Amino acid sequence: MTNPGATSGRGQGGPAALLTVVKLVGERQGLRLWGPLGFELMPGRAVHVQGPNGCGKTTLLRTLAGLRRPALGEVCLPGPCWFIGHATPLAEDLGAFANLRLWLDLAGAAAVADAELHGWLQHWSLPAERPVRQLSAGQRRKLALAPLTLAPRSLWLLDEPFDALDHAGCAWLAQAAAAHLAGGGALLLSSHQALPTGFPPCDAWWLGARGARKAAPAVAEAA
Ligand SMILES: Nc1ncnc2c1ncn2[C@@H]1O[C@H](COP(=O)(O)OP(=O)(O)OP(=O)(O)O)[C@@H](O)[C@H]1O
Repeated sequence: MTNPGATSGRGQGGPAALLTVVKLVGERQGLRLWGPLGFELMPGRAVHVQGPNGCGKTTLLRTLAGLRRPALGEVCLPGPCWFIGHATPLAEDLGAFANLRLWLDLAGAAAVADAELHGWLQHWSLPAERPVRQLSAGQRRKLALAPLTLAPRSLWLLDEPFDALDHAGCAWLAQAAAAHLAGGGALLLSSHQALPTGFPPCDAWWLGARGARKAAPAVAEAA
């Protein structure tokens, strides 16, 4: 990584890419949103995808996570990733603990002890049993982000992860991201907001109809 325009052609022997994208094109209803994109995301690297409403950031992240078929091109994920969308589906009548337990079990992380889940909920003062439909937007966001550190995976795909998150939550995510990258992980996130203080440096990409390029200030794009 991180040339958003082309793959590197990296040879054997170096660290393996955690995400490889080849000639990827995203469309909605026959109209091109972005692409063709080609890049490799290497361990320790982070990308911040930016662009105006509707340019296709969510579509890109969902495509990278394998939740949406690309119009053209290929995505290669050598291992499982965490995709945390901005509209995280929760079992609304279940409590936070039951949601987390279910989520981790389905994701193959049944070995994570109940005590760790309770520890997480207590850390954020989240009620374990109350139906999650009664939680605030920020509480739901903290719940959605829990698997990142409870059951680590080497690639994080985060769609607007700072939405509704308070200062303490943003600081936690910054610290968790720094540790993740230092440990050889990688991440790609979308956000309209500036990254919070302490968040590790990211390559900034601007997503648009001609593909992706290093981000210019939003005002320059709009002009
Ligand atoms: N299920 C859908 N069916 C048809 N079109 C869709 C669907 N979901 C999104 N779109 C369209 O695809 C385009 C890209 O949407 P997407 O959600 O990927 O954009 P975004 O960059 O994430 O936007 P935002 O910044 O508002 O979150 C938009 O024009 C949107 O209207």
